[in-house]
This record gives sequence, C-alpha cells and structure tokens, in this order.
Amino acid sequence: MVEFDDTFRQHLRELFVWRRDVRRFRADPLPAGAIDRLIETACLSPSVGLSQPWRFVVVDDAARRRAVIDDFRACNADALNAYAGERAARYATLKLSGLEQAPGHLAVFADKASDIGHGLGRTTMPETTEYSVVAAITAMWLAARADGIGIGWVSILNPERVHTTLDVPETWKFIAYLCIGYPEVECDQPELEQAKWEHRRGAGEFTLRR
Ligand SMILES: Cc1cc2c(cc1C)N(C[C@H](O)[C@H](O)[C@H](O)COP(=O)(O)O)c1[nH]c(=O)[nH]c(=O)c1N2
Repeated sequence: MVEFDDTFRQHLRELFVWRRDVRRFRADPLPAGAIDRLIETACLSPSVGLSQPWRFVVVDDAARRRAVIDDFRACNADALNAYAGERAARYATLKLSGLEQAPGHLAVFADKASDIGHGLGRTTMPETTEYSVVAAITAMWLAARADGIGIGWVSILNPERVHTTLDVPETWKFIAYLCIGYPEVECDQPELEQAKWEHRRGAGEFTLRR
C-alpha cells in the first residue's frame, strides 16, 4: 500500500504545469538507458483490454533520422502554404520541431493486429488501440519532465513515409514521432502561447453539465 501526501500532490501538480512540448534542445547527450527507462514507464500506462498496443522504435541511424527531417521540412512547407496573410507570416516564425538538435528520436506506433488483450473493449471502438498508445505517450512525457528531460511531439510528417523510412510491420499505425533531450529553457507557459499563436483556455470552456 502506498500513500501520497500533500507535498507529493503539490509536486505532481507542478509536474503537470511545468511539462512542456520542447522544440529547443541542448546538445548534451541523454544518460545511457534514459529512453529505455521512459519506455518502461510508458508500459505501465492503461491500455484497452490490457492490450499494450504501443510499439517503440528508437531511431539512431543517421540516414533514417535525415529522412525524417527531410520529410518534416516538406510537410511543414506544405502546411505553411495552406495559411495566408498574417497567419502565414506568424506560422513561418514558429519552431515546430527539434528534430535537428534532439539527441533522442523515438517513433511510436500502435499495433492494430496484436492479439494481446483478446479484443476486449475494442469491438465497438477499435480506435481505443490508438487511444491507449496516446495515453502511454502522455505518461512518458510527464515522467521525462520529472527527470529534467524534454519531449517534443512532431506530427508534421507523412505517416506513410515514416513507415517506409523506419521499415516497420504493415499492421503498425504511426502515432507519434518524439524528440527527446534536455531543454534549453524551462517554462510554465506553452511555446505557442508565448509566440501568440494560441492561448490556453480554462476547463470551464470545455465542460458541459447535463
Ligand atoms: C497529438 C499532438 C501533436 C503535436 C503536438 C501535441 C500533440 C498532443 N505538438 C505540441 C503542441 O503544440 C503543444 O502540446 C501545445 O502547444 C501545448 O503546449 P505544451 O505541451 O503545454 O507545452 C506539436 N508541437 C510542434 O511543435 N509540432 C508538432 O508537430 C506537434 N504535434
């Protein structure tokens, strides 16, 4: 039996407040085993039917990393072209990945074909497989911050090209590409808010009562 006291609860709240999506990384390498430890923590996450559908690919190969960076550049240029006027000018100033600097690259997939969990909970909602993987990424994101390590989620990528670049099984669905490393700065405000792209709204805006 473990009990959590008020001091822990306060620290946990601070962890949520100070977790950031990180795009600016210091050059220092991660300690040996750091990514493996984050993956171990992620594997403690809830998953539909205890299916543990998360699949992790640690990307160390320079040519594969380069291919992902090139894909990001192409997708980001397309994304910029989809905006116009002042919004386009603002988008162009945003830094939307730390792929070039991050010492760690981790791709995360959902295995849509795994029998683990025997299908429980997925009959009417097969998408719960992907939800489970996102839950694991969130746990990893918070655990990393507790270690002083930053994670940046990059989704400005072409999933099919990532699939080909990483040469993973056909049944794996691409969920996330994560940049991992020590952040240049710590901040309690999202970078997109600092850049005046969007602001964080309170829970009241998203809550209905019926
Ligand atoms: C599914 C998903 C996908 C992405 C993101 C997040 C999530 C959940 N975010 C990070 C996102 O911009 C960030 O979480 C919000 O701006 C809030 O900032 P904090 O995470 O609180 O720092 C993100 N950021 C970025 O710079 N490039 C990206 O491609 C993405 N993609």
